[in-house]
Amino acid sequence: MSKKKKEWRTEKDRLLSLGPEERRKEYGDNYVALDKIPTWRHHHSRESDEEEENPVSLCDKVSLYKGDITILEVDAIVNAANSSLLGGGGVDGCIHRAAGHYLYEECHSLNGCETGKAKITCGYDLPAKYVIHTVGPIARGNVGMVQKADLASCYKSSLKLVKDYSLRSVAFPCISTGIYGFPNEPAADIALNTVRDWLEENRDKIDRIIFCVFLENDYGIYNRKMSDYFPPDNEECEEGNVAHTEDDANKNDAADVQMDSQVDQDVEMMSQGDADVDHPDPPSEQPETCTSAAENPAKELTTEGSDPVEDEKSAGESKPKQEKEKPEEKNGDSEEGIGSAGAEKENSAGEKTENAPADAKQEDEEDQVTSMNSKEADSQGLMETMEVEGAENEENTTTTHTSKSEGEVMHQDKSPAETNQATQTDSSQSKDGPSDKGEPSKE
Ligand SMILES: NC(=O)c1ccc[n+]([C@H]2O[C@H](COP(=O)([O-])OP(=O)(O)OC[C@H]3O[C@@H](n4cnc5c(N)ncnc54)[C@H](O)[C@@H]3O)[C@@H](O)[C@H]2O)c1
Repeated sequence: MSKKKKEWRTEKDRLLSLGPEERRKEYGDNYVALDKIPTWRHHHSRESDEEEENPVSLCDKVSLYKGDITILEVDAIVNAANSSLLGGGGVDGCIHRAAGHYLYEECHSLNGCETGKAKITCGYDLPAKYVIHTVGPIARGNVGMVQKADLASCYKSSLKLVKDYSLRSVAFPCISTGIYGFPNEPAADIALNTVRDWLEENRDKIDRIIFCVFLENDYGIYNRKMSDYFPPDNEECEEGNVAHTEDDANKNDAADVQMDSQVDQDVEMMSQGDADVDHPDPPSEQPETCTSAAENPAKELTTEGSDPVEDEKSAGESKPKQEKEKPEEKNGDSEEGIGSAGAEKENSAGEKTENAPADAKQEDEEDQVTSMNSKEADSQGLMETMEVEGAENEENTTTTHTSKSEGEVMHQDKSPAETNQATQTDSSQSKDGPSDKGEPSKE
């Protein structure tokens, strides 16, 4: 076994054997503790959840959080990855940047992941114990049955790993709504609907599911929809959280009707040429790069910011560039030059620092990994371009068909180790199942 492989496995076993206080010594004070994130019941009141002795409703199990997912101190954060699992841009880039090179090493041993499936690794330098990597559908504005089913499958596959590993808290980003172009509103309906259905069957299996949004637009959408899926059931709830009286069945129907009509509206808009899916308008808000916990996580993210793809290119070097490239220098091809948006950290003196490696040797190593990362991700980006073009060509002759991946997820009934392996894209079985310290519960 090469030295490198031993290192990531050794590090993984070491980290997963630490208690909470010891773990905090590893990642310092740049984190947001779970008890600082209000449940949906208390979202507007900002009350602490201590008063809730026996959470009775699903609105005590979910939260809406706006900010950088890499600083959440939860059992697992979900990464919107690409099929190579070798990092890239957007939230994927932030997570890899913040977790450090061991994450890349472990991901490399997983041999990729199929759309709609999920695989789990250690969180390494993150406050989160684990990272669940899932690959969303490349929608580019076009949302058919397959894309909808694949997106739902991302949430189901991730939650299956949460259950298999007996994790008690998990945070989801807005999967596929960034560079993969899934319209934000239907994506939110699919996320909320899938999580609500899972919670109804597994409410005692988890303490908290956090919808972690990054954009102002997504915050507005989730803020508006959460109570439709997770209605607080006691009257004194915050004003604005309407208590629903119809039974779950009606609620499901209402939610499904709402989701379908919303998706139809979006598809209608697209087909009227309101959006050029090949060259979508630059998002009205540019996501900021990863923020630091020192800033108020609930603070509204400003909408101006750098272009994520430009940043990713520059961040592909060993240190993310701070200033945005001038427009005339921009290379419009989002599949090129993949790097990762730099995760800014705050040192104890409160100055923003980058993840500057501790010493030159580590810096060289990181640079090697980064350049390997960006080379592999570049080829991945190329593959993604082909995939997207393929998908777009196919679009003209698309006939709907049920999603294979969803079928597989529904019938997937493997042990966690097999599950983590079952989503391999090639025949070789991973030699690197979860380490025995991180062994999931056998149910
Ligand atoms: N190939 C590239 O050039 C490239 C560029 C950008 C992103 N990516 C990434 O995009 C692909 C997946 O697309 P996607 O739309 O599922 O993901 P995405 O493009 O990362 O967007 C998903 C959502 O995550 C949000 N987000 C970004 N950073 C953070 C953060 N630190 N914390 C919380 N949320 C955040 C983002 O605003 C969006 O709402 C993967 O290839 C991945 O590598 C690749």
